[in-house]
Amino acid sequence: MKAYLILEDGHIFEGESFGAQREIISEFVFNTSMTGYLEVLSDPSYAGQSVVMTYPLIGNYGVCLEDQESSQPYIQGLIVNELARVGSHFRKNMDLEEYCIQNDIPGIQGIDTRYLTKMIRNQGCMNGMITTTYYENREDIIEKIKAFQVTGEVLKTTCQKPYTIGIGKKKVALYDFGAKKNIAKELVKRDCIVTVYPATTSAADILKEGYDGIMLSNGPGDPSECVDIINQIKILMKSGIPIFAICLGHQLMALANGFQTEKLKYGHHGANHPVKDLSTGRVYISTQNHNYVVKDETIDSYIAKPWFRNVNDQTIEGIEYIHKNIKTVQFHPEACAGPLDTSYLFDEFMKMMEDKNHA
Ligand SMILES: NC(=O)CC[C@H](N)C(=O)O
Repeated sequence: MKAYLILEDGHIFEGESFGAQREIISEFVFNTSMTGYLEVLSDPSYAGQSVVMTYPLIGNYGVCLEDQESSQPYIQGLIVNELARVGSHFRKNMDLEEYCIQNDIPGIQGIDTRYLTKMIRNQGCMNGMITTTYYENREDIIEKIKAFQVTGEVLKTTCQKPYTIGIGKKKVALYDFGAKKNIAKELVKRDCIVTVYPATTSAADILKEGYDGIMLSNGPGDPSECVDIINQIKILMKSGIPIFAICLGHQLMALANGFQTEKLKYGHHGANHPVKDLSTGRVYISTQNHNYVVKDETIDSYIAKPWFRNVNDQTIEGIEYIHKNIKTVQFHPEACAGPLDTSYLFDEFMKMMEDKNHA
């Protein structure tokens, strides 16, 4: 069946529908990972967004459900150049198309993803629609597409009640704003008992449990709309308990300290972003998925200092808080999918918990 991708600037692409035949409006971003499409589909930070995969053949190793980053995908739609109808892998549970049907994700293939990506790069991330209906008159549709906003997604993707996983020597609270599963897994691997808390939990409820450390997770949407969570983080950061934060968590910690965030033109979404540790000069390749970034000039040098920078565009990729046991990164040390270069940061968090006077 034919499907259409309509962008807010009026561009229309014709392709072939796969997965769910549902009409969606969302923000469109491109992802440059060559593999890891399941991890992209199941990363809750993509809630409200559709993803254009720049690698031209997607689905060739099928889907292994164990590798999902959340129990259900929140992504809006998937755009590929060519879908591999039959995937091949010894761990495969199903093909990508079946996964999209089961999870109600509309897909479109046969799109010139290179052209579309160049448009997003030039014009910035755009809203669009995926539909199987051909609309002759698109003026009203385009107004609807333009009006779409990614909002309120954290409360849809966070867990409903607290739960605990792992056994071990350190007790960690993971504040879940739409957390990828591999964050908790990395902690459990390092002998942590991890209690995952909904984003609506108060700081007091977390602090009364006497944790060795607190993790702030990734998550969808504009960080500046998470006003209630930012207020709770202001309390958590005064407790002296070591805190490590990833992506949305990193942005929320910055906002809790009075710094500002802004939207990038087309964000960083991929598994090949170089980041530089400013204290050693060493560059690591990282997995990234973010549209927003902490505004460099708003970081108060009495409170914090830049820790990592993106080598491509020099944007802030990590912040160290002075005389505090707080470190935050914009990229994903838990990888999934992507390189494990920065998984050592979880070891650093373990060290922070072992030596609480480390700061
Ligand atoms: N992966 C994330 O946590 C993304 C953070 C935020 N939603 C952004 O787009 O920048």
